[in-house]
Amino acid sequence: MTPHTDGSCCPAPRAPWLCSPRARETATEGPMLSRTFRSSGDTGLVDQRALPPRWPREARSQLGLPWGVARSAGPRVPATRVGNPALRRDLAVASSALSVDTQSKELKLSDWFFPSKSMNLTNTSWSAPIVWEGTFDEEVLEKYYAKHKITVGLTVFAVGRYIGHYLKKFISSADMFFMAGHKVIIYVLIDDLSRMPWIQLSRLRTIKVFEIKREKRWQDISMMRMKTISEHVVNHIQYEVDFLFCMDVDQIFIGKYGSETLGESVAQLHAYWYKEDPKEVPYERNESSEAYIPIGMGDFYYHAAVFGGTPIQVLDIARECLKGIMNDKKNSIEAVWHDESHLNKYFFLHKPTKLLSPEYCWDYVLSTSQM
Ligand SMILES: CC(=O)N[C@H]1[C@@H](OP(=O)(O)OP(=O)(O)OC[C@H]2O[C@@H](n3ccc(=O)[nH]c3=O)[C@H](O)[C@@H]2O)O[C@H](CO)[C@H](O)[C@@H]1O
Ligand SMILES: [Mn+2]
Repeated sequence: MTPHTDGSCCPAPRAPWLCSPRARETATEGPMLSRTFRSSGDTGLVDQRALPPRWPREARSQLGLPWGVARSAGPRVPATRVGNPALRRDLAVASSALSVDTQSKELKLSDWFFPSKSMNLTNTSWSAPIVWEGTFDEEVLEKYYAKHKITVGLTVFAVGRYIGHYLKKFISSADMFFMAGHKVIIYVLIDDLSRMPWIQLSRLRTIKVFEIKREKRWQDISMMRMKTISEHVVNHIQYEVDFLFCMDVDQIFIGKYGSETLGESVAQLHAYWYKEDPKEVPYERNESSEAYIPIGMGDFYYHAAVFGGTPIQVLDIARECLKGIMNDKKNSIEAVWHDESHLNKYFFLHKPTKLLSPEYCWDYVLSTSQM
């Protein structure tokens, strides 16, 4: 990992790529972790808060379970799919103009992904790679993308007090660590343009700022991101980037977050739940909700703080989640973890083509020794 030159990055973690400023003040060099983390790890995002109150305290003890995840087999799905045929048609022209297919056509997974180096679960039952530190060859990826230039988008929302609390740190850390060496467009969706902080960006980085309407409840601010993302992908993002990530603002990058994370449809394993049996994770269990996942079903619990894919795929994710959210609203239902519940339902029905290990979005309150 390349630490911040001002020494402001988290001191200990070899792995996580995103972290919380509050947590980093208390983080200490932990014991040597599993084999996976002995390499020169530098990944991720970490939460900008301590253990959030909404998560049950028991979540911590659940992390004491044996290392790694093992899941029952889910239905096999094609590696690439866009759920909605009309959508596929609409966007085919736009996507052909971009190099969205370069990775699947020209760079084989076996060229850069070496799951045998990891002791963690590195493949899902539907054969999607789970990327951990130590499973990928950065050099191969770098060489490939040096010849196949890409632009990666990153959407981030900052509404109300989140502007002052988190936005500047998020963007500054993304400037340093997110897709270093690649063209990046950061799309900032903000409810008050006058509060947009001034941030000096490095080369290859652009910020586009858009004003959005402020929802009253934080749950709606969070959920209605799906609507705004859909609109912006349709209106312009699809023409501007090859891959798109959508992230929460209340986290910071603390290590390299590179092209190994790119894929058709990318989901983030939740740091609190990745070792847990799907029976125990907080999926929506109300049968009347669109986000309902029956007990005994489901693959993993995914974190809504990070998801991504090609713009077409992100559009499908956002539209489907929004549809679920709006149908629930019609029936006066709100899923237990809001957009996250709907995202989990989406990825249950449409399996992601790539999963990121919890290293990519760690919470230091859990400490690195619990990984
Ligand atoms: C507001 C709130 O109670 N958030 C809780 C929610 O965080 P979450 O991380 O689930 O949600 P969040 O508060 O980060 O909201 C999601 C995203 O929506 C945007 N956003 C949200 C609200 C807002 O006032 N302004 C804004 O800009 C922002 O990009 C944020 O990152 O669950 C966490 C546990 O996982 C903690 O319990 C958080 O306290
Ligand atoms: Mn958050």
